[in-house]
Amino acid sequence: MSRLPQLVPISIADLEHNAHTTLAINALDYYRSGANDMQTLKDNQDAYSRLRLRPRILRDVSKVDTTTTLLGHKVSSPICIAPTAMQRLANDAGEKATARAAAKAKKCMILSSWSTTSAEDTIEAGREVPWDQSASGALPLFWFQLYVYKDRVVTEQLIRRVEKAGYKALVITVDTPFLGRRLADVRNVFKLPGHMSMANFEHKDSKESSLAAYVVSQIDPTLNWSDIAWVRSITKLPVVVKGVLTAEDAKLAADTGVEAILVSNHGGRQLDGVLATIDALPEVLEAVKGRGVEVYIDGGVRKGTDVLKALALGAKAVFLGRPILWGLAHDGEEGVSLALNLIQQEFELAMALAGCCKIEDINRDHVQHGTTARSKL
Ligand SMILES: Cc1cc2nc3c(=O)[nH]c(=O)nc-3n(C[C@H](O)[C@H](O)[C@H](O)COP(=O)(O)O)c2cc1C
Ligand SMILES: CCCCC(=O)C(=O)O
Repeated sequence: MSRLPQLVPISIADLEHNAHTTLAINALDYYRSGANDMQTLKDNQDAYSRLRLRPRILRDVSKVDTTTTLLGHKVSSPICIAPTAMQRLANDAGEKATARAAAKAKKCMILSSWSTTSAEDTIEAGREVPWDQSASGALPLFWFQLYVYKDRVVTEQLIRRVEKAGYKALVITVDTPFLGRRLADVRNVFKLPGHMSMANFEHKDSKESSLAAYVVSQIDPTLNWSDIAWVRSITKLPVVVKGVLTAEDAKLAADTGVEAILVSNHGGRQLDGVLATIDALPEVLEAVKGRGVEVYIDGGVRKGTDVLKALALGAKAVFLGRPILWGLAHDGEEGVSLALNLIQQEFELAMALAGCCKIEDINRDHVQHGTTARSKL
């Protein structure tokens, strides 16, 4: 297969381009695919392009501060790392490299249940980087993404392990009772290569079967709101529900007492044809207004202006999935740092150009749907 030349990356798009030139096809297909026609995958990005910014001028933007808090923890920025499975497919250092880059940047990383490095080893790698408090008071923050196994003993043991290891929240993924149908993975009969393992579940590995078959055998499709209440009852960690797309479910999440909601369609990899997350965000925010629930978003965030738009619409933070994998594939830890820095710098510039010096300055008036100026509406 002929491969394209590498670019000196100056954007997430460049990192993605480079990953296409370097990754083995099985891994590349697994990372890049969406479900079925990949309509939602495409729309996640297109929907950001349909929004327009409304900048304010003459506001002394010589200093821009992006620090914010997530469930009471101060981090350097609302740009965070979404959980993605099997990071060692991109680079041998895998999740350890991501953890170090997250710790250096004092950003929040969510580790996937299906990591190819254990929860303990991943956070330990993050701790190799000094966690000294910067002048801003921001610190690295590690959360753990939980797939609820049919075997509740396995699930509970994992919760105990991540509590002990120092993860500060459980992010329960609720949009994956079965695996979405990703056609390239079906064709490739994608499974984890023999020399890697799902490091949190050595005894429940997926090497023998396709991913979809593994999900059928292990992940609990009976999962419902009472299970979220059960998780809350057995842990003191705050709970984030990942995969909410409607006002109805956002209300139920708030009723169940969860601390936060991550508006997500799993990067377009589960139910194809659902709304782009940035289009679903407003109804979720409206539904939980005044209920004390933090609302985050992921899916299609590739540029600093996307971050600004998501925050202007009301998200407290954005999470990056594939951009981190493209960074890892490019150059391990350095590549993840590059991905984070590129989008961080773009965000700081976008804030300044929109007249915002701090996160609280970003508000609903900074963004609009459509291209018609307000006076003509
Ligand atoms: C290769 C890959 C693996 C993923 N693995 C997980 C996972 O293990 N758990 C999970 O909750 N979400 C998983 N996701 C979904 C991401 O957390 C996130 O919702 C999505 O990637 C965000 O969209 P983006 O890739 O456009 O940034 C995965 C996504 C990708 C691309
Ligand atoms: C149960 C699915 C695990 C991996 C995953 O979330 C993905 O491939 O999107």
